[in-house]
Amino acid sequence: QPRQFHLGMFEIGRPLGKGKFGRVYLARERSSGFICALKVLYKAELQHGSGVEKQVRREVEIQSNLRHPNILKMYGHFHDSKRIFLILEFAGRGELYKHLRKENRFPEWKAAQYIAQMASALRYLHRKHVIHRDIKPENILVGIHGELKISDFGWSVHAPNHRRTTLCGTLDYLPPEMVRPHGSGNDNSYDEKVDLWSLGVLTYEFLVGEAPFEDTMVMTHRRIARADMTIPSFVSPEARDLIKKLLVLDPAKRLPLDAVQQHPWIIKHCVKGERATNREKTKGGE
Ligand SMILES: CC[C@@H](NC(=O)c1cc2[nH]nc(NC(=O)c3ccc(N4CCN(C)CC4)cc3)c2s1)c1ccccc1
Repeated sequence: QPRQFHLGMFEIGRPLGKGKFGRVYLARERSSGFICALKVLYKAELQHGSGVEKQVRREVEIQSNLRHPNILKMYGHFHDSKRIFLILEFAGRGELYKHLRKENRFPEWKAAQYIAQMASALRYLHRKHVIHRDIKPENILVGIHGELKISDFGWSVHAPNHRRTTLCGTLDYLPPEMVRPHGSGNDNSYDEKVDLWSLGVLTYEFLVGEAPFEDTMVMTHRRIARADMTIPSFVSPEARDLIKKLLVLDPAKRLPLDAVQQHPWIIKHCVKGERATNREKTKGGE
């Protein structure tokens, strides 16, 4: 059923945001009135051979076949002489990192619900042997009902993987096995467990308002390689326990996703209907 799309089918609305390679616009498909987000990438900017156009191809191939409430849908794609267009789900409340910056940090009940949604999305991805590799607030959007949507699969790959393209952008979310230099006693290949580390970094950043290894470039490398972080005393013992079980140097020893979803901190804030949890939220005044 993959239909042929072309630019004339869409009315283009306001710009929604921009990434490193292109911009995204609100758009409406004329015949159906369907609202979506149209991501426009300029071929000239995806300079040949830099591996970026390979990333876009991978993003399309991977994201088009995913169906999960916490993963941004890609409905189709097309291109003209100068541009590539990705037809994406519209996430009505925008970019999560802007909410995080505005609120400084999230209350524990909200952070726990977000992490539960991320764990559910990652379990779905890992069952399909897809590693996202770039889980961070900047790549997460918020749907109209407040649900999280993982977006930007430019860095996702099929597991297991040996990284070739050089990393750029923040190191904060990278696990030790990806920041260690080539050939230092490891073949620097890695698997889905890199996303468990990033989930731990995300949990920390939701609760503390900054990443656990945030520092100068050199110090961030060193602190990641040693899992050297301090968790502030205002973080609850249950949340602290989960963070420490995810930010583990040895990938094999990181808490698996099903155990994350069963963790006391997640259960406490995510089991529906119990008066206790709701009272706790209102008591917290959030
Ligand atoms: C994550 C970056 C990535 N973005 C996407 O793919 C994106 C895909 C996609 N779908 N829906 C979006 N929604 C928004 O961007 C948005 C922003 C602000 C909104 N407002 C709601 C009301 N509020 C009061 C003010 C804010 C609502 C929706 C985005 S971004 C990207 C990567 C490369 C090039 C362009 C974009």
